[in-house]
Amino acid sequence: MAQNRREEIAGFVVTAEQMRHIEGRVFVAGMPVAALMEKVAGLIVRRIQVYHPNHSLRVGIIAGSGHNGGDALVVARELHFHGYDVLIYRPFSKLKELTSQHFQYAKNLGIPCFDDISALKDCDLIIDGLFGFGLERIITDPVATAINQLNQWSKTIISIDLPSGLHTDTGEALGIAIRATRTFCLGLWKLAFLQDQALEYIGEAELIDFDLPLTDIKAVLGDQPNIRRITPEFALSHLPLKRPPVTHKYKQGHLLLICGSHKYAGGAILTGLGARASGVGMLSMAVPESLKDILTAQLPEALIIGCPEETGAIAYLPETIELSDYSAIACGPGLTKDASSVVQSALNSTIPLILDADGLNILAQLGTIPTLSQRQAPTILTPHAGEFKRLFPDAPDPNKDRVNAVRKVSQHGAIVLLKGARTAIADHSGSIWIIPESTPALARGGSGDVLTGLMGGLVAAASTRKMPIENIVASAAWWHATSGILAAQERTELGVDAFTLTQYLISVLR
Ligand SMILES: NC(=O)C1=CN([C@@H]2O[C@H](COP(=O)(O)OP(=O)(O)OC[C@H]3O[C@@H](n4cnc5c(N)ncnc54)[C@H](O)[C@@H]3O)[C@@H](O)[C@H]2O)[C@H](O)CC1
Ligand SMILES: [K+]
Repeated sequence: MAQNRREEIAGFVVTAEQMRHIEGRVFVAGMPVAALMEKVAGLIVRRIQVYHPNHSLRVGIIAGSGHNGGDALVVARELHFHGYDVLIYRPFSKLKELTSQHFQYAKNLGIPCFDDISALKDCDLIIDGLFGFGLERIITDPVATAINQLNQWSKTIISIDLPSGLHTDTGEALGIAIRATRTFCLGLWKLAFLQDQALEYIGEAELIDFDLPLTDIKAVLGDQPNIRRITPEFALSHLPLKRPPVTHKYKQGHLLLICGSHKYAGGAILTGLGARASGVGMLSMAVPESLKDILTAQLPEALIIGCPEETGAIAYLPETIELSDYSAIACGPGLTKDASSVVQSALNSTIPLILDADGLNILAQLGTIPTLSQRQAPTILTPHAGEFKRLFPDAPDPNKDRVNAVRKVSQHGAIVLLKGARTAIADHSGSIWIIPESTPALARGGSGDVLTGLMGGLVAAASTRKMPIENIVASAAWWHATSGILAAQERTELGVDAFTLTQYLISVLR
């Protein structure tokens, strides 16, 4: 039970409102709020003692007016009983009833309480129980100044549920927010943890499960929640790891890559190497004629098709290429903007198409939405924020609320993978997948080419296995990010050039 509950729980993502509804069901079912607070705070204390076992530490507790503050005050009491040297900073005079009772008891136990944060200046560790998912508006003075002061001290800070000041859903700092060293997210992952702009405040994030019943969670989120964090189990279950005993190269799909130009020969090679790692049965690559030899040398197993070229870019696809012969096409890396006719051909195909890089820029020039409406088969777009804005100028800013941005544009029929520190994927039904772990090491030229090849190979291989294509896209993105993380662990974040990344794709599966 424990393992698969943990996996299932880790896959959910909730808004503040959904969390309130889920917890509301628990209270209506009879669980006293005070009991839940006691249980949660007890779990928090256990984790604090794992990271900070030295009981002579001086711990500063910041207690807000709501139940986040209540959690923090119970933590204060328990750490005090365990012998830690505890101080409390309480900025608000008006407290919720339960929070107020915990404050009274802490005070009567003789724990020093202050209404000025400077009293915590010499603490070794700060516990942030100022705001949780109840934060509704911009933080104003005097609390804003106190938070600014706290951030200046650059102390070790553990935030309860969320770093105080972050909007639970968008991850935006409402005026100002605490920069936590570590954040214990309570019960279920909040949406903020998947928003790029929140990452600098969250620090190391971990989920504290306090046994919310799955029935209550699913009653509010539905059986197929529409935002999911990709867990390793989900991703691996969609990768073609087990080869059926009787298979042949065409059964494992045939991918056509359309990529490369005089200027970007390397992009074609990296895309090919990504496709190789996917295990796709057959790989064909349409590149400018003058790149044929270099590609053949790098990828002897691939069928390299030399195309007529103009100004170093592919001019058009030769008649010999019949697009319906392939199980998927991935088009874009290194094409340059001069290859619009070949992108147009790819868009006119009736098989799954992945567009990346210049393929996306050319789609934007052709007119994204009308062009997508003509597509006869699944289309996957893999933009970074800049390409996203060119493709969908009227969509919400992808750097502000990426989940909302990617959901909005998925109504145009394509599966959209928005790259970033936390890659977000939306399918045309508005379901969202988030890759929760990644590494800055991947923010380098060429790493996107590898993803395109890898994803193309997986989509081609899956087309013979009737799997939802958006699950394949999410698994490919997870595989790519996880390989980057492994490579960064072994070679530091500076050591993950795109070629190296291709060498880690297989080792991650091992
Ligand atoms: N649902 C539960 O009972 C449990 C919640 N847990 C913890 O409690 C918080 C959520 O508690 P809640 O009281 O709803 O909200 P907060 O503690 O985040 O309190 C915010 C508090 O402050 C007021 N407020 C909102 N914005 C501002 C602002 N900009 N300036 C000043 N004051 C503001 C608002 O009125 C609220 O009263 C959750 O995160 C958990 O930590 C328990 O863990 C389980 C039970
Ligand atoms: K907090």
